[in-house]
Amino acid sequence: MPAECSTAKVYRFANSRQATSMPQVIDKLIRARWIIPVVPAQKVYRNCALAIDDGRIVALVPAAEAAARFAPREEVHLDQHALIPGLINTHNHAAMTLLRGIADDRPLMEWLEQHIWPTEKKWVSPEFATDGSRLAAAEMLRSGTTTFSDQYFFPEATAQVARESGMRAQIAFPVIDFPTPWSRNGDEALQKGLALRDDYRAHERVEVVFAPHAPYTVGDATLEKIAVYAAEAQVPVQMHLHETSGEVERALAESGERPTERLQRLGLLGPQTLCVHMTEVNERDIELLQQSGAHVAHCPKSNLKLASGFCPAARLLDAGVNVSLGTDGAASNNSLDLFAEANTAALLAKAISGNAAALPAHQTLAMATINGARALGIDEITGSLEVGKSADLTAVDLGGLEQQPLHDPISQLIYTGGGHNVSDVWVAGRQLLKSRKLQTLNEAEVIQRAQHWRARIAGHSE
Ligand SMILES: CSC[C@H]1O[C@@H](n2cnc3c(O)ncnc32)[C@H](O)[C@@H]1O
Ligand SMILES: [Zn+2]
Repeated sequence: MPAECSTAKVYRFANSRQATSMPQVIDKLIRARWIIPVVPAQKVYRNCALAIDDGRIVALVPAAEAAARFAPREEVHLDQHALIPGLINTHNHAAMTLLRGIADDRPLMEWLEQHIWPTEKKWVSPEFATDGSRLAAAEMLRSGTTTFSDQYFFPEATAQVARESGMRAQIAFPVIDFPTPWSRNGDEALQKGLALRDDYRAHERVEVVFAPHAPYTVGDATLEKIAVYAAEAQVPVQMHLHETSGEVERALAESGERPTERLQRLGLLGPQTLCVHMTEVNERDIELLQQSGAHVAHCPKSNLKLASGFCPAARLLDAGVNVSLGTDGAASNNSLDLFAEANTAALLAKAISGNAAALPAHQTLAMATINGARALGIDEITGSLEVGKSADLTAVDLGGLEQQPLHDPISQLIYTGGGHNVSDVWVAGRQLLKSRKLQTLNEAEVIQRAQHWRARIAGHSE
């Protein structure tokens, strides 16, 4: 049940001023009907306010106390809203929004080899990556995502979009041993990606990391190089792994080794590793994930649509593995709404375990927020509403008919769908969505560019 926000329960700076002294001037004070910090788990505060200064959370206190303690430059009242940490999409191919609906209803390898890769070969360019990433950023912001991890060609274009949109991003540059629209081979991908990492070394919101694409597109020699670089500089690595049973069977037939064992042998399985998908796991895989501290990005909608299999998310969490959520690209999902992903994850967990208690709403919300931050190595910065963290926030309007009556706001967010009800979003205290209007991206232009690409692509295939 929601708790009144009492001074005993809230966080505060140790040396913050007391209510009796002069009010502290701060940038922003956001009052919300419900504040759900995610850490501590399951807490829901009523009639509280979040104080923000210089992009960071400085206090979470009862609204009455906030009025006495702070002199905000801006005050926001969210009278029928839940304020939660901004959602974290830990696996995306942002620019693939432009390929949404181009090849539905096909299994993974047929989808990739016969449709997606030939289309990418023909059309993917820096311009395509920019326009597709802008569409993705707009869609993510309007459904409450503040941070995304991306793996796609021309990562410099997606990094630039993250920069201009104000979103937080992990740009995982793609490494593939064969020629792609971006690189001739693995070595060239590494060289270009490391140069991009250098360009963003000092950036506050954008980090560039490694993304060897999958076990079937990257050989041991390239993976060994990545393992060395990643260990040396403590850089995160993400890879599609165990996406289908066919991938695991093929690896076993070719080498006698499961892909997880192969990563372990090559020194690539560790707390910096994000394994994307993991639909096919045995006890040994779970043990390797748990012992190494590797993370899993669960992408249930893409897995369901491509009939790839089911990641046993609840089982992995019970075993102590950190599991986050990802949408995968819009060509296999076909949406970037992380609330929809959370809803699917919660329902799927119950279906595959035969246990209605598997992945309760609060745990699913944690997967979409703090677990995502852990998976990307940024949990000191974001993922929960704790003092000192960046003010990465999502406000969801729960006043609509479909949310009534409201007994439990966390239940409502996960089970009745939150994405369409996201009203406002902030990253590092900067407002990027205001009453559903994008503040940093031009919505009409984003739509016009998407339509331009549809016409170009269709003109060549119709
Ligand atoms: C190396 S850039 C990304 C590369 O991955 C392709 N892709 C998109 N979705 C998936 C998926 O679910 N499994 C494997 N590969 C995928 C994308 O089309 C690009 O070619
Ligand atoms: Zn993917």
